[in-house]
Amino acid sequence: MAKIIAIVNQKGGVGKTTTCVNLTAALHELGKRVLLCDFDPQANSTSGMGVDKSLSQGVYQVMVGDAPVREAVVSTRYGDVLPSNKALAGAGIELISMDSREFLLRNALNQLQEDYDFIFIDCPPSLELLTLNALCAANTLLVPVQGEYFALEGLSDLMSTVRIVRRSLNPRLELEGVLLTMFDGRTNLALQVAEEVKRFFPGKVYSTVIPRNVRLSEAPSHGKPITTYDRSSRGAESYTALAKEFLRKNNQ
Ligand SMILES: Nc1ncnc2c1ncn2[C@@H]1O[C@H](COP(=O)(O)OP(=O)(O)OP(=O)(O)O)[C@@H](O)[C@H]1O
Repeated sequence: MAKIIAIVNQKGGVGKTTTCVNLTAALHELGKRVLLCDFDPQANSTSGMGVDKSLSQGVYQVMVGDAPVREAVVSTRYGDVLPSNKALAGAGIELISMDSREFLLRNALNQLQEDYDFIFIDCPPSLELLTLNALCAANTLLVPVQGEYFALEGLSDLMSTVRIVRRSLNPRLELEGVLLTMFDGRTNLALQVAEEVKRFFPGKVYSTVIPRNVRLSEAPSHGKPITTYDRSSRGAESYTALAKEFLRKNNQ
């Protein structure tokens, strides 16, 4: 049975997509069966895995019943991808009138449970219906937090949304871990933020931190994860270390 992990933080630009692509690829390299479900209408995870974001069958078409889920999944050298495409951009509004609108993603991914060890969902930067679908589909949440001012801003809102979802829609939802991203350990500010985040999420912050690394920001335009684009970079080393820590925490 796959464990489904939503990579979530409603704040934009904190490293959700970067983490989703590079953790998927690093776990795939370590021999795990991994699916990346791109649930962000920007479709940056899709292109970051080298998949065309204008494909006509993607997660949106699967959710509304226009495509069988296994037909929409694309296999790549870095792991499998359930792509996003621009149709997902209107989904937040269109899905409102549908029955079981919070469970459309869960119903789609449940069909793939036996095919993978881990399924990662790249969430959009909001707490609206798409993210709600991700929170209902997931077993756990991985929260990337950028090591900068206001890092904790919005995290109380995220955690209160999680409490509401647990009460009414997905009682088994747990916190997988919190990841410090774009971290510059030479600055007092970054160290201060790390302490604050650890106080806010005791025992849940990964000891691996992701440094700010220019190679990580270049890799997506080549459609490659960092371990392929530049395997000797600090970015590649840190995501491989994260994959190993993630597996240890999952007793694998
Ligand atoms: N560790 C890093 N070092 C350098 N650049 C990074 C790093 N992590 C992410 N970036 C860059 O920062 C930008 C935002 O990252 P990313 O797209 O992963 O964030 P996001 O949380 O998914 O954004 P959104 O909320 O818009 O979906 C991108 O240009 C990305 O390449």
